[in-house]
Amino acid sequence: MLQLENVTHAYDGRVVLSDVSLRLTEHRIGLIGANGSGKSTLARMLNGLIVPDSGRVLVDGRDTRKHAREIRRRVGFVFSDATTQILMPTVAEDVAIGLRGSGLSAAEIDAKVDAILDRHGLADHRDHPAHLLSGGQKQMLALASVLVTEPEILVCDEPTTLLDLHNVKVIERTLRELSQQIVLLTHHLDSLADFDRVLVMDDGRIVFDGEPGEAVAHYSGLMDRRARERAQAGAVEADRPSADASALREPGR
Ligand SMILES: Nc1ncnc2c1ncn2[C@@H]1O[C@H](COP(=O)(O)OP(=O)(O)OP(=O)(O)O)[C@@H](O)[C@H]1O
Repeated sequence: MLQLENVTHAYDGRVVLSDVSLRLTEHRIGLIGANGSGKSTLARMLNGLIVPDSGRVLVDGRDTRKHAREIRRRVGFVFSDATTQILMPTVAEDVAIGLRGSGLSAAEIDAKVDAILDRHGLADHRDHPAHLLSGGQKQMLALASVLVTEPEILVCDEPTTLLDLHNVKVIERTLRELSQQIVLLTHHLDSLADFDRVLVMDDGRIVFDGEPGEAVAHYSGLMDRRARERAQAGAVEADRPSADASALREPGR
């Protein structure tokens, strides 16, 4: 189980997560919110990529501060830009690298690599240069490279953001069929329709936590309010004379 206890985090003195406490037990959990609301920071804490300034993040009771290696094995992480996750020249080598140090023989590693490439539609690209894959194939490769290590939990940070609609659907379907617990960060709100729980973040806090339809409605309402506030602030700004304009009106000029 993933657990955050009073987690607060700042970058250069600017607080981006503010006293967040959560117990994440559901199978499929979505995390949505505006750009910069703190989603990625929270997600990276779930597998110890970032440790909080204060508070604790626990994976099955183990503190990410003290058990980073083990936690990274148990909690797989998929980034939005798959190219950053590709480490090796060929597709098969890239998947195999995750099994290095696993104690498996070369033949066992080969068998696992072949099985996962087959399952994710990449068998025909086994020996192809990984960087020549299409965007959708790269994302599938990134996913396969994480899944081959058999993590218990998968955290996906906007894995479909850079993809066309077809590949969005392919990745979403793949994620839907996984047995692992998944925490999915996404701006594709309709992909969360059958999720068990959706969290909405705003300005470093969880401002809604519940059922997908209500979460999306809450998020939409929040964004509408923000747009109105920005429009009002813009109108006030437009009414105010600019420095140059007021200088022109100064007496004696
Ligand atoms: N390494 C960093 N150093 C300094 N500031 C950072 C760093 N990472 C993130 N931030 C800032 O922290 C805030 C939260 O960023 P975060 O990436 O967690 O938000 P997000 O909700 O995932 O945004 P997006 O939807 O755009 O990915 C942002 O203002 C961002 O600029």
